[in-house]
Amino acid sequence: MSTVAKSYNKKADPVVAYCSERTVVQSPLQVELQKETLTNAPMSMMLGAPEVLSFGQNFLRSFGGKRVLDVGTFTGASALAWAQAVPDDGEVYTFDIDHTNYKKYGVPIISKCEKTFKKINAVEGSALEELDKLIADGQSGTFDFAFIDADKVNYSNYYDRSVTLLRKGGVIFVDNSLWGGSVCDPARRTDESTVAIHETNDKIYQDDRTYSALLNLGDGTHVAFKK
Ligand SMILES: C[S@@+](CC[C@H](N)C(=O)[O-])C[C@H]1O[C@@H](n2cnc3c(N)ncnc32)[C@H](O)[C@@H]1O
Repeated sequence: MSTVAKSYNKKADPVVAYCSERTVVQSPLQVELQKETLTNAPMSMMLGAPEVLSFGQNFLRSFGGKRVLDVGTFTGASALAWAQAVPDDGEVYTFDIDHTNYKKYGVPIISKCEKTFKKINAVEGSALEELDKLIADGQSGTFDFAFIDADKVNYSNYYDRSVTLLRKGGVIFVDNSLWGGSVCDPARRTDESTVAIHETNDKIYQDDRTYSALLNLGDGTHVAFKK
C-alpha cells in the first residue's frame, strides 16, 4: 500500500481510497476516457488522477475561471476536465509534444460533446516554446488556471511561465509533486525528474509571487495562488 497514490492505482492505501471515493465526481465522458486510457493507451499510468481533476474543476467553477493552460495533454483527461468546468465562452489550451494519444483516444470520446470539444485548443509542440509564444503575443496576466503535468525537468520553467501568464488570484496546480513519495527521501533524489520536482517544490514554497500549499492529493498536488 502506498500513502501517495493516484486513486485508480489499486495499491492506494485505505485513507487515499476513502478520500477519493468522497471527492471524485466524473461525467460519463470522463468515465469513458479513463476506462479507454487505462485499458488501451501506452503508459496509461500517466493518466491524471481523477481526484486531482475533480479538485481542479471545483476551483474553476467556484472562482469562475475561463482561460486555462493545460501543460501535458496525453489522452486529454485533464483538458476534458477543465473544458467541462469552464463556461461556454471559456477556453483550454492543451500542450503536448505529440498529440498522437490525444487524437487516437481522446478526440473520438471528447468530440461526442461538441460544446465541450470546441473549448479545447490543442497545441502540438514543445510546451515551453508554446508558452513563451503566448507571452510574446502579449497574453501575460490573461489566464485563470494552469495545470502543469508534462516533462518533470521543465517543471520550474512551466511554473515561471504560468505565473507570468496568470492574472492576480489565478491558480496553478503542479501535478506529481510528491512523485510516489521519492522527493521526501534524500537518498531517493537521484534521477533528474525527482530532483527537478523537489527543487520546484522548494522554489514554490519560497516564491514571493504566490501563496501556496503542497497537498498529498493524487501523486502530490502543489497548489499556488498568484498574488
Ligand atoms: C503525464 S502526461 C499528461 C497527462 C494528462 N495531463 C492527464 O491528465 O491525463 C505527460 C505528457 O507530457 C508530454 N510531454 C513530455 N514532454 C513534453 C514537452 N517538452 N512539451 C510538451 N509536452 C511534453 C508527454 O507527451 C505526455 O503526453
